[in-house]
Amino acid sequence: MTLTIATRQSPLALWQTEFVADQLRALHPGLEVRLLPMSTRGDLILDRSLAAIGGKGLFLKELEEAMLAGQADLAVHSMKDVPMTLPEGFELAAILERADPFDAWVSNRYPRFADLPVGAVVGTSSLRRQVQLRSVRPDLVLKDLRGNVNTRLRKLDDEEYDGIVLAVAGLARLGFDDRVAERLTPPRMLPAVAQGAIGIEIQSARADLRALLAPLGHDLTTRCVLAERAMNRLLEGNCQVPIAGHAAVVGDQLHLAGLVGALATQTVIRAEATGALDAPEMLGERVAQDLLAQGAAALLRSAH
Ligand SMILES: NCc1[nH]cc(CCC(=O)O)c1CC(=O)O
Repeated sequence: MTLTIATRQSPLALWQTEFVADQLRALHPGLEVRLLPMSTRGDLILDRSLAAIGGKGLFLKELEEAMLAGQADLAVHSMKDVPMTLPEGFELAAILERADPFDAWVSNRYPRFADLPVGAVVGTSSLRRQVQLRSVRPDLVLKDLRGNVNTRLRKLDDEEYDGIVLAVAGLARLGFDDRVAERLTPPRMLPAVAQGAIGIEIQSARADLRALLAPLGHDLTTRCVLAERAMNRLLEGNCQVPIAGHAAVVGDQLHLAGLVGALATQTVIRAEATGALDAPEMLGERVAQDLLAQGAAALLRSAH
């Protein structure tokens, strides 16, 4: 049997897909696994914000079309880039054990974020990162920075940034651990929902693949990611606003911290809660309700 995995073509996406392919080969000797690298609209349009071009789904669409056309059996994604609701007929078959979920401070000039001088220039196009950077350091000058991880590191080296912010997981996977000057952990920086987790998407009709992929899934990561995504789903009335969230297992419970921000008004709303491991989505919805009660809805509307 041959399995074809659709993937984006960025070095990070290819690394993650090879990682999944290797595990499948080890798990199922005799299984032939090959990659189908593709460009997505999300990769091609680099001059506009994701919100402006239609959201995270644009990183998945071409891969889903390949599955529908029978050219691929599964698709591997950074869970962070997966929309909160998948198109009809698709589902997540497995979420792998999460790597480091936090962001990294990367700089050739200032090894410590706290040592940045007034008015320092920091590169990131992520509204989530921008709003949190501004919240701790209103003086910083935020400069646009798009492209894949390798491109962003090259821009840091070539252009006038005092530093940039990237996910630790992406850097580590590509062998750039040494570029992590400092980990930016909460409450200073809450990561994107599902950051650091890799997910496998299939067509719901391919029940034959579920059992084959199930051993790659990681139970506690899945619970954390479900909690984070349930929070985001309830908050996201169709719009792209700065939302951050991180769930972790504490003792025999699940703890979730969430945040919604608005760049224009420099507002940040936070909430956290602890709940049963067995009801991650309820916990996510509880934190979302708390954020909404604190005014997140009005804040999300004002972001349009
Ligand atoms: N938006 C791009 C993206 N999607 C996933 C990661 C990092 C890897 C991960 O979170 O698993 C990155 C790069 C970054 O934000 O630095």
